[in-house]
Amino acid sequence: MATIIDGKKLAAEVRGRAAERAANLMTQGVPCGLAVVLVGDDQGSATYVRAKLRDCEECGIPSQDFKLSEDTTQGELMSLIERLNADPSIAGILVQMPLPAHLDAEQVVAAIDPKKDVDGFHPENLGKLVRGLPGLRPCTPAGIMEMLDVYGIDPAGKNAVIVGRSSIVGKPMSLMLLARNATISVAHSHTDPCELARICQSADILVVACGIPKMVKGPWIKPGAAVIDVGMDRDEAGKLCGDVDFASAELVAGSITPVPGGVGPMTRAMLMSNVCLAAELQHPEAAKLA
Ligand SMILES: Nc1nc(=O)c2c([nH]1)NC[C@@H]1CN(c3ccc(C(=O)N[C@@H](CCC(=O)O)C(=O)O)cc3)C=[N+]21
Repeated sequence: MATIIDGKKLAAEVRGRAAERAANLMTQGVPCGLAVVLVGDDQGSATYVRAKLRDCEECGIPSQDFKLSEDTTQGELMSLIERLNADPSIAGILVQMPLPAHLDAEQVVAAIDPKKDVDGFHPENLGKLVRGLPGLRPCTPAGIMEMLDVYGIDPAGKNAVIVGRSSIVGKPMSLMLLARNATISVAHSHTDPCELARICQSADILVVACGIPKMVKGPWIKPGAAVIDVGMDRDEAGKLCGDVDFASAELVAGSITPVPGGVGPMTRAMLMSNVCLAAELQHPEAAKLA
């Protein structure tokens, strides 16, 4: 039976470190505020945003919550971003995705000050990731790297397969595993479905972020592999589940993340770390003292 990678427990530890870091910064007069912007009234998004605001409270990170109506214009959203960029009390800006269809998310992300981009979605930060330079990294893949490290899973020389090529998970995940010397393969919606099982079976580290409930089954998994499930899906019964069929996968995998309690809590915890890093980037003199 696989070792269960306890994202909930690890996330609490990461939040603890972020709380200390934020306290240290604020002692030196460096503000660590997080602005969370939510446009529209999607219930799922509202739930995630509430969770993020709770995390801030636990870490002693001051948060400001901006709820904009569904019919917010691009101009209104862009002015809010500009105002938050200029506000010295705000260290980090998070615009909850997805945005309503009439808004241009690409333009919004590009407008965020790269030093305040706690999601790590800005082209400058993604460029730094490509170049292997330090910078703000997307929270989900950053949390996954942390889980691998804590559980002693070294990507160097291993075969890593990433299922999904989104800009927020699959692509940055591939680059982070590559930076740690894994051999990477990225499968996606155009991958020959007959080949998919075989590709997954080659993985020592398998990261699944495709949004299809329970797509990856036990027989797709190499015995002993580390299986990381990024899915946030609903099964036939409407119950929260991942992209991996946990029941059959845990019989084959060496280690595996559950849903809930795996990647999700770590994603939120890394956001807290990123707020501290953002504050430090804006106040390098304080970071040196820390
Ligand atoms: N700008 C932006 N940044 C994001 O990081 C971002 C986003 N937009 N839009 C949506 C996705 C999704 N996401 C999740 C984070 C944590 C959980 C999480 O904590 N899940 C819990 C369960 C939650 C539940 O019970 O519903 C768990 O896995 O244990 C889920 C989903 C962040 N996202």
